[in-house]
Amino acid sequence: MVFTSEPIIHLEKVCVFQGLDAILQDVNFTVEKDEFVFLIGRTGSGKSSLLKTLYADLPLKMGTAQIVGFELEKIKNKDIPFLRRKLGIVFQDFQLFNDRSVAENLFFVMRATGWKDKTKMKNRMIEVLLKVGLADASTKMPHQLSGGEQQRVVIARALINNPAILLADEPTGNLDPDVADGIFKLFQEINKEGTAVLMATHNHDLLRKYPYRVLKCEKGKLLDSKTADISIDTSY
Ligand SMILES: Nc1ncnc2c1ncn2[C@@H]1O[C@H](COP(=O)(O)OP(=O)(O)OP(=O)(O)O)[C@@H](O)[C@H]1O
Repeated sequence: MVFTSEPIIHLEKVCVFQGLDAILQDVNFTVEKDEFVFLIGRTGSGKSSLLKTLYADLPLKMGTAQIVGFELEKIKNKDIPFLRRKLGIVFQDFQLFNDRSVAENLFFVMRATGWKDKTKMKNRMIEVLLKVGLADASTKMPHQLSGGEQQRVVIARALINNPAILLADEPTGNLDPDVADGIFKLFQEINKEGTAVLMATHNHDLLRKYPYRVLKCEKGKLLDSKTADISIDTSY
C-alpha cells in the first residue's frame, strides 16, 4: 500500500500584500511534512509579510494557499484560531507575559485554545518544558530567565498543541551566537521528531553551517534553492 501525505504548505501564484502594496508576486512553493526550510532576504524584502500571510495575519488576496489543511483564500475569521492551533509561531521578541510565571504563560495559551482538564494541562506543561530543556522553570517569572531561556519558553508555548509546522521569524535574532546555536539545535531536534520548520533568518553562520533548503525573498519574488541557484554568501 502506498501512503501519500499532503504537503504542509502549498502556495500557487500567491501575491503577498501589505495594504495595497504587493510585496511579493507569483509566489509558488511547497513544504513537505518534516522539511526544514530557511527563509532569507534583505531587510524589508518580505519575509515577515510572507509568514504573516501564512498564519492569516495578512489576508490572502491573490493566488491559492493551503497550509495544514486550511485554504487561506477561503478562510473565515472565525476559523483563524483553529488554523493557528495547528501552527507553532515563534518571533524574535519573546512576547511572554512578564507579570506571569512560565507555567501561567503556558496555561494561558492552553485555556485560549480550548484546554480544560487541569491534570492534562499540567502534564502537557511539564512535557513541553522538558522538551525545551527547562524542566525546572515552571514557577519562574520571565525576568528570572536569560534571553535564550525565554526563547525556549516561547518555543515550548508554540509546541503545546503539537503543531505540524513551526513558523519562526528571526528566532535567534537577539541572542548571543552560542545561545542562538543552542536554540537552533532545539529547532533541529523538534524537526527530527516530525515537525516541519520554516525559519526566517539573517544569521549567515546558521546558513553556512546547515545546508537546508532556502527560500529567498528578492526583488518582489521568492526564489527556491530547489529550483534556483541561491548564493548565501552574497549580502542580503
Ligand atoms: N504593517 C505594515 N504596513 C505597511 N507596510 C508594511 C508593514 N510591515 C511591513 N511593511 C512593508 O512591507 C515590506 C516588507 O516588510 P517585511 O517586514 O515583510 O520584510 P522582512 O524581510 O521581514 O524584513 P526584516 O528582515 O527587516 O524583518 C517593507 O517594504 C515594509 O516597509
